[in-house]
Amino acid sequence: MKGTYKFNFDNVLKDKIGENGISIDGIDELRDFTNIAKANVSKKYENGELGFIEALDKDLDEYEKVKELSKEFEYVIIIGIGGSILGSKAVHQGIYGSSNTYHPKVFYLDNSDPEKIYETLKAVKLEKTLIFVISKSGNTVETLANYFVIKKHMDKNNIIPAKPNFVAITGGGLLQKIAEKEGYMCYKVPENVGGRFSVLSAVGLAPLACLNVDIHNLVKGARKMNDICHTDNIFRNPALLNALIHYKMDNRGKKISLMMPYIGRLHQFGMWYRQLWAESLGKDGNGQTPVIALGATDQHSQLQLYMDGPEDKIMTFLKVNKFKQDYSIETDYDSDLIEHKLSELIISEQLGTEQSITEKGIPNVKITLSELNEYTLGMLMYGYELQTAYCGELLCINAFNQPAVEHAKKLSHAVLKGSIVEKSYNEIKIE
Ligand SMILES: O=P(O)(O)OC[C@H]1O[C@H](O)[C@H](O)[C@@H](O)[C@@H]1O
Repeated sequence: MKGTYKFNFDNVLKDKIGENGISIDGIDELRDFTNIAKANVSKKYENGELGFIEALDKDLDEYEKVKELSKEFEYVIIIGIGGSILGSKAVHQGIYGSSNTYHPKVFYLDNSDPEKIYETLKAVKLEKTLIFVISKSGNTVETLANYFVIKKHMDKNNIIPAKPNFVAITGGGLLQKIAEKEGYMCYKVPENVGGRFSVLSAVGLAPLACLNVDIHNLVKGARKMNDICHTDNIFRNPALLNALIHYKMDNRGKKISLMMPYIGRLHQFGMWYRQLWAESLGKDGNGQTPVIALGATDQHSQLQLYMDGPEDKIMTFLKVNKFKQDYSIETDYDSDLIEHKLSELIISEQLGTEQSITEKGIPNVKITLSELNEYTLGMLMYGYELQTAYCGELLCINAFNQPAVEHAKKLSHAVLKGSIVEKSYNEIKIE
């Protein structure tokens, strides 16, 4: 499998966007600063703290077992939330799109919304469904709740699949205990792999292997990016360069990192990036707010704000040169569209938007993939994982924890136990 990745940073430079921009010399002068950040990441890796890098060396044969089992099933349900599911969603959509017409059909339970589980239960036959329950901590309430509801539903209705249909992927907690007691097939989430960095561990690879994603090429793409990013030369290291660009722009008040893919298959990738960037860097008063918009659709709902609203954004365009399918636009009416393909239209729209926001002085970078396949997606995702790790070091924060979320989790438990109750004194009620 082939494909190319290209990172373009013309439009953050002073000669393109004026005073908002940075200069090549300015980047070069920060060589020591970026190399310290890079060295710190390497040190953490050598200390065994960065499992997302170690994951690249793991043997993928262990996923053959679950892939073999999945052949017995027509549907796959993935139960998880946050880092335990966003990576699989991003990769599956990145390869297969959103139609869910492929075999096996996949359903995601990533919320405690009762209507969602109802719809899922209506859409699948549970005796023909392989069910992944994924939680690094093994204690996440939304994930456990969805598992309990499905398990009880199966028991009550005496639904017995031909082969055991639960697979647990966890690092411990209650899920680990359940998996042991029930005798589920189980994959381990290593302690040093953070949830949002876990797509290339069992968390992503086990379900993706069952969804007929070529995980070997996915990891191959990631390895390629890792090799490329070994260099200290920032102009040859896209993850380090993009980390520095975002860091510099953040310092200049660009508090929003806006990502705009011009292909629907990368929309979920944007959602994955949203967690990675937000949870890793949103600490101690730092952090850019990640926003995802889909080109060209959201040009017609958001672009006015991006162009003419607060000057608080750095944009990333994601573009592919080749689409899996294409259509010629044919009509007897007089139209500029005649003799063009749909792909040409969307590619032109990306360039038009890029030019107009550049003229406005809004900093923007662009990643172009020759095509979107496992190999290029592996490069893209791993590049962002490294970039996030580098950016954490530039900001002098720990990119690998999420203390504020843990506190909110504790309070949700307290509400469930009744020790916190909803009180409201100031409200407007309409009947
Ligand atoms: O994998 P789990 O332990 O179930 O955690 C799922 C998610 O839970 C929390 O919300 C954390 O903030 C996320 O980083 C994590 O990905």
